[in-house]
Amino acid sequence: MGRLTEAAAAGGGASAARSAGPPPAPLPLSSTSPGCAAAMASSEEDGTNGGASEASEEREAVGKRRRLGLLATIWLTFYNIAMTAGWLVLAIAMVRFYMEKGTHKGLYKSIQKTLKFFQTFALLEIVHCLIGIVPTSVLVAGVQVSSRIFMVWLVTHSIKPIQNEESVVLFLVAWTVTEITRYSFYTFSLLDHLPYFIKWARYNFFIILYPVGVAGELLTIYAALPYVKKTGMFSIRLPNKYNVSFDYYYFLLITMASYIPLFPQLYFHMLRQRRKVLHGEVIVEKDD
Ligand SMILES: CCCCCCCCCCCCC/C=C/C(=O)SCCNC(=O)CCNC(=O)[C@H](O)C(C)(C)COP(=O)(O)OP(=O)(O)OC[C@H]1O[C@@H](n2cnc3c(N)ncnc32)[C@H](O)[C@@H]1OP(=O)(O)O
Repeated sequence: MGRLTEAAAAGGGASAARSAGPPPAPLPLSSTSPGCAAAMASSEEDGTNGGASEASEEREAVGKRRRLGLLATIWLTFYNIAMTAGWLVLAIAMVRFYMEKGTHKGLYKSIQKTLKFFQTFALLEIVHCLIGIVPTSVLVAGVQVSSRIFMVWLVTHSIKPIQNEESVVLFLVAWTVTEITRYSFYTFSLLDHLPYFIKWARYNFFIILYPVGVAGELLTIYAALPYVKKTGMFSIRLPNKYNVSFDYYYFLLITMASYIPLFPQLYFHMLRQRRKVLHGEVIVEKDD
């Protein structure tokens, strides 16, 4: 598989390497931080100190590890609860809208503020990977989050005539169900009380919801093409003083084409995660 898989494998390897080190502090996320790993490595490699100072340094390192672990755990618990609540609010708003109006027309407009807020907040997921408090591959999280941000801000928000397309409902429903499941999975995992049905839902719903969401996104971009071509929005035409040109219409076409190599990689990544988590399979990634 291509670069995404390699990166995911690298993430898994890093995580495995971390867990192969000395026993982690008894906090769910303490072993996932590179900061922790660095602290462990330095206290092991530095053989110049005497017994007493070595012991106190070791205690200090354990304390630091625990503090970092505790802070990360508190932050992630707060983040996941907030995100679960946000997507639940969105789900309730969508159901209520449909029950009251009996149509999807106007749905996007009525929920857009909440959607924009919580989907933009999800940029923190990339930060979580970068600072090492979660072991997800930066590349996998980056593609996932940036494609959502792109859909929210540069497509649906910016191109008003497409907001009432059925395809918008398609990806909104797929995203909402996925995120309620995913964030509640993380929350309960952190609290060490993960009900099996949430774990099952996290690693089964995506089989249908991922293609549904992607279909909704692609159909929405497709619906936007005539408007973008007609208005020339976000495009820069020559001649101009910087001698630069950019055509948003072609950018959208290229983005649609990029789903062809990228989406299967995300999907197969999730299928591998599913085998690992639900069936306990040890996945050995090939170096190619
Ligand atoms: C500029 C334009 C760019 C355009 C690009 C276009 C190309 C795009 C192509 C692809 C488009 C995709 C669009 C997406 C559409 C949809 O979402 S449709 C709806 C269906 N979607 C899904 O089902 C999404 C599935 N994806 C995911 O679940 C994840 O987002 C993931 C990023 C793919 C990562 O999954 P996975 O590798 O399983 O890792 P994690 O779940 O993150 O878990 C790894 C470990 O990390 C822990 N962890 C992660 N986050 C947290 C957290 N917030 N809090 C606590 N813990 C966390 C997690 O518990 C795991 O821990 P361990 O069990 O200890 O390993």
